[in-house]
Amino acid sequence: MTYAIETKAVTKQYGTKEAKFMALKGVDIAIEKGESVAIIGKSGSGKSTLMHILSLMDKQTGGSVLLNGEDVSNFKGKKLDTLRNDSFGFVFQQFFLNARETVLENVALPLKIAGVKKAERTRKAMDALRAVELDDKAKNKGKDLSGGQKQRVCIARALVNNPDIIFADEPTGNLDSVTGEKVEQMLFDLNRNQGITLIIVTHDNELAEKCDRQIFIKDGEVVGSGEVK
Ligand SMILES: Nc1ncnc2c1ncn2[C@@H]1O[C@H](COP(=O)(O)OP(=O)(O)OP(=O)(O)O)[C@@H](O)[C@H]1O
Repeated sequence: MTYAIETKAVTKQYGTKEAKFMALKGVDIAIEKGESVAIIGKSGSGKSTLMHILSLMDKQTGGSVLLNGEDVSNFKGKKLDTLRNDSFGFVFQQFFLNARETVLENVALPLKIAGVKKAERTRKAMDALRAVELDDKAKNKGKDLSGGQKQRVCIARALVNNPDIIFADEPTGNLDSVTGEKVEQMLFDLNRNQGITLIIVTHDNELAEKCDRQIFIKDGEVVGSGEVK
């Protein structure tokens, strides 16, 4: 079986010598195409570390990461950037919108990186903004939006390049429950209607239970994987 993404014996060591810390101690996970998966565990358990390695933002110390069956662990430079930009969408709290650029420019960024021409960038970014019902805010600056609207713009940016996988790190963390549910719904709609694989790191058990499967991380190890459906 070819998985959308797979890790084999992934380890991650931070620091060296007395400051050495093993944040991941041999993680094997396999996520199918079109699955929605929640990665859950206590603070410090290694969730973000795993997410960064899965999304090729950070390198593992040992083991490998496979994308559609291909070992991409040793991809570097432009090849890696292109793979990441073409295959992934990110809804990460640390990837804020650029406050001074317009909503449209923010959403079009992955297309700009991919070298898409301006007219096509605008068309695709407007389509993505329509999908999150924010096309009327296209000309606003990033800073002139509510928290929930910002997160929806992040979702538009994550889906604009038609990714295979969307990675979301606490996508509803800073939102009130009504707005959070709306954002959640959008992510699950993309997963169900467009078959985009969804990988979410969350502390929110309710959100985790809405995913097809939960992967539990404890002290850098997978300690269980549950299926709710
Ligand atoms: N750059 C780093 N240098 C040293 N240790 C690190 C570094 N980044 C993370 N760690 C350590 O690795 C462990 C796992 O961190 P990680 O951020 O993956 O946890 P997490 O499960 O995402 O936590 P949280 O839910 O609080 O975000 C923690 O003990 C953390 O202190």
